[in-house]
Amino acid sequence: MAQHRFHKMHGLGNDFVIFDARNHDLALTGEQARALADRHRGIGCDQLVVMRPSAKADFAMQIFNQDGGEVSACGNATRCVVALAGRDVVIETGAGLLQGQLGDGEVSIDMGLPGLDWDAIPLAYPMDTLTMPVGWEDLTDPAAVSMGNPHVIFFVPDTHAVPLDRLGPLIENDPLFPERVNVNVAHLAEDGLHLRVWERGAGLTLACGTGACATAVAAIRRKLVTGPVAVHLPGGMLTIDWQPGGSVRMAGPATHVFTGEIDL
Ligand SMILES: N[C@@H](CCC[C@H](N)C(=O)O)C(=O)O
Repeated sequence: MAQHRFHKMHGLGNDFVIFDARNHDLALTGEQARALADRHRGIGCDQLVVMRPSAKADFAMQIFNQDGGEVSACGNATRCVVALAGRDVVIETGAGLLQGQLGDGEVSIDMGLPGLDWDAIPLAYPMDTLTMPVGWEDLTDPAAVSMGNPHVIFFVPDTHAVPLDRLGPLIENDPLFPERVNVNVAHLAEDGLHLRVWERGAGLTLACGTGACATAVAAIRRKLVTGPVAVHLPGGMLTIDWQPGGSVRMAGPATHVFTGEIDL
């Protein structure tokens, strides 16, 4: 056992335990990540992140969901690791190399190209990802977008009227999504898009950066909005920009809460 420093951070209330292992070894299993993320028996967080050395970028980022599953992308945590690095950086992720820039009170990230083909999401069988001929109770005709992780997006009259705590897990685990899915419900208002997210492996969160990117891409593809667009989540607001054919840009805050130490 050795003592390891960690940072508790959040992006709009989507919270993380972040280990900076750029200069030392830290082996972490999914089971350990699940125990550390547990809000009753561990430190508590939506995602656990390890910053590691990289041969291709300034550093690499390993991401675990609260359930201990390893995933490729987390938009809010990406802003947090850029803030921790304290300068503009390139980050190696399971979703490719992402560029992060420190701005005035916020961090912006080039999140790369969205995946729009059915097998990029992935879905279990071919279909149009812009208007999918499927539904779960009142949630129908969604769009699907990959931001390196799978998202399904439902445009609804009022996000607050959707029982996402009940329908979220049902849709997350539907066989249509062989790698499970993050479930987004959004409505359009005068000040932009309003979004609630049921995250794969973490449940309802106060914000999801990749969810905001995927939802903005789906809304722009459907010509509901043009970029840049404000995306309002329960924890606050992100600005997302995308022009068809290009990469997605996300800008928003990254907040440091405290630094601690734990035996691992
Ligand atoms: N909170 C994240 C997304 C984290 C991963 C997601 N739950 C998945 O399983 O793909 C974000 O800010 O993007």
